Amino acid sequence: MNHLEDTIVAISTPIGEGGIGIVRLSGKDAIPIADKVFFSPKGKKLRDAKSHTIIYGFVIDPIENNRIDEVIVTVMKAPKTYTREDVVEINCHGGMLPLHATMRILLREGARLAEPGEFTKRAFLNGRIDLSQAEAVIDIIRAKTETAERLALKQLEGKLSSRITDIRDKLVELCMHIEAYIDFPEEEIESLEKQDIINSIDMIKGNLSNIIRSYDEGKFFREGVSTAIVGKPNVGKSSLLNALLQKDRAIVTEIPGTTRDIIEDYVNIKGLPLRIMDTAGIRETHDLAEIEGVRRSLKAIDGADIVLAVLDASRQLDKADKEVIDKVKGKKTIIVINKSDIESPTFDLEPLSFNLKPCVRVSALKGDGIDDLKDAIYSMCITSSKAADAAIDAEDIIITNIRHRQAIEKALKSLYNAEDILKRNEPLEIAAIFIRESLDSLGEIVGVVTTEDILNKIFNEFCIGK
Ligand SMILES: Nc1nc2c(c(=O)[nH]1)N(C=O)[C@@H](CNc1ccc(C(=O)N[C@@H](CCC(=O)O)C(=O)O)cc1)CN2
Ligand SMILES: Nc1nc2c(ncn2[C@@H]2O[C@H](COP(=O)(O)OP(=O)(O)OP(=O)(O)O)[C@@H](O)[C@H]2O)c(=O)[nH]1
Ligand SMILES: [Mg+2]
Repeated sequence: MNHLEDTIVAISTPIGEGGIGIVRLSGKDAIPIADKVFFSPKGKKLRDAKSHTIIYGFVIDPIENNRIDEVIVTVMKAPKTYTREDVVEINCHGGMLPLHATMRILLREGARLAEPGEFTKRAFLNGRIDLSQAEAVIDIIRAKTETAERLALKQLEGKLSSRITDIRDKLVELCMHIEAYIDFPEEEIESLEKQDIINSIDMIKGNLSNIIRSYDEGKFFREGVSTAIVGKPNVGKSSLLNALLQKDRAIVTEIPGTTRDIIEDYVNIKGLPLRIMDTAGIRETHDLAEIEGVRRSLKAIDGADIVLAVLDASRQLDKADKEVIDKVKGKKTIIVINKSDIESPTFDLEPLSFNLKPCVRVSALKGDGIDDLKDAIYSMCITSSKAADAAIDAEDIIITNIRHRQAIEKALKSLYNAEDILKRNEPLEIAAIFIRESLDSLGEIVGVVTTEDILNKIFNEFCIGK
């Protein structure tokens, strides 16, 4: 499995109808295999083509001896290619038939079906990009907002890699410094010099802590902010979803208990991708489908990053509202007071005042207050003064991936240990071991230290053909 000697093939464009579809090959036999299925009316052969040129012709089935599709073929010779191997891209007409037929014949002629992410995995294994850059490729594909895409592109360009590499270089230097004293035991490390080392470690710790802190917000751009709209039946949750999406996504009726399943969609709030979920109204009920709906609503609250708890301003609060507010106690919550267009003059939040949370008045029906709500959501997620866009321009490092955060946390812990040893005048050898440990943890981010397990986890998330 997964041999670098294999020549791999996949359809790299989405399933379905499209203007053009691409079948991509990579590996040492990519060109000879493609040549077996390629026919040029001018008698050209792919193996004679100059690298990075395009040739017109037909895909043929060499056994049946018939034409499959009219194509143009890009030939890219190693090492200056996406995978650093020979790459051939066959640009077919974008229908499932020509693409599948082309692939089937290539498989028959000796190519192997690529695993998810295997082209990018090869780019990593062959040293064109490091692991954090490979991860950025899938982040670009999945990005839901422009800001998310810019963050991922920055990572693909190697901004995170070079920061991590800089820090690792400094640690190597420190380590060598310390180890010099181990190798020459007659030399005593001077306390002044020791203090220098401790100061350097402190500085690196500060750097790492800053990067870790950026994750709290960075993750929202990569993963989206999971947002649950909850409340008792008929307060206007589905209407609010539709107002935020500006489309008629969920069914709205005047009958309480309309929504049963969770309805999910994305909305872009100032570059922040919100994964927003409309849920069934929470109440006691004997209707089996509704009971299941309520169960899902409660589960959605659990899994959400933030909750929009909706109240109906046209009626007085009741026990059902209080129960809902009770259910969202430990969560980041915005109280949305809906139906502001028909707000009852006696509507009073007082019964909930013990549970102070930010409140926004809206009319989902008229669209009033929706922008205020968006602002409130944004500032609940992004608490730093610096917006992500500004941070990107300022060349700050923002991490978006939990794997990176965990690796940096491990590195930080090792540095605390190293510092501790130095401060307590314990053996320098041990301090050096801890610093080496932090080097390894940081190495996991860029992939200089890695395991088959880590790689599988990362690349299995990719799409086929990437
Ligand atoms: N048709 C097509 N479009 C595509 C891709 C592809 O593979 N094929 N890409 C796939 O994701 C993206 C572009 N990314 C790429 C990244 C590196 C190289 C590459 O050949 N790099 C070489 C040569 C660079 C150069 O000529 O300066 C290298 O780095 O050595 C190609 C595509 C998006 N569009
Ligand atoms: N006047 C007014 N009516 C609204 C507003 N928002 C919703 N409604 C009405 O309230 C009723 C219920 O709206 P829905 O959006 O279906 O309420 P829901 O909370 O999703 O209800 P369930 O799915 O049953 O839990 C509908 O008749 C809506 O037209 C509003 O801002 N103003
Ligand atoms: Mg509803």
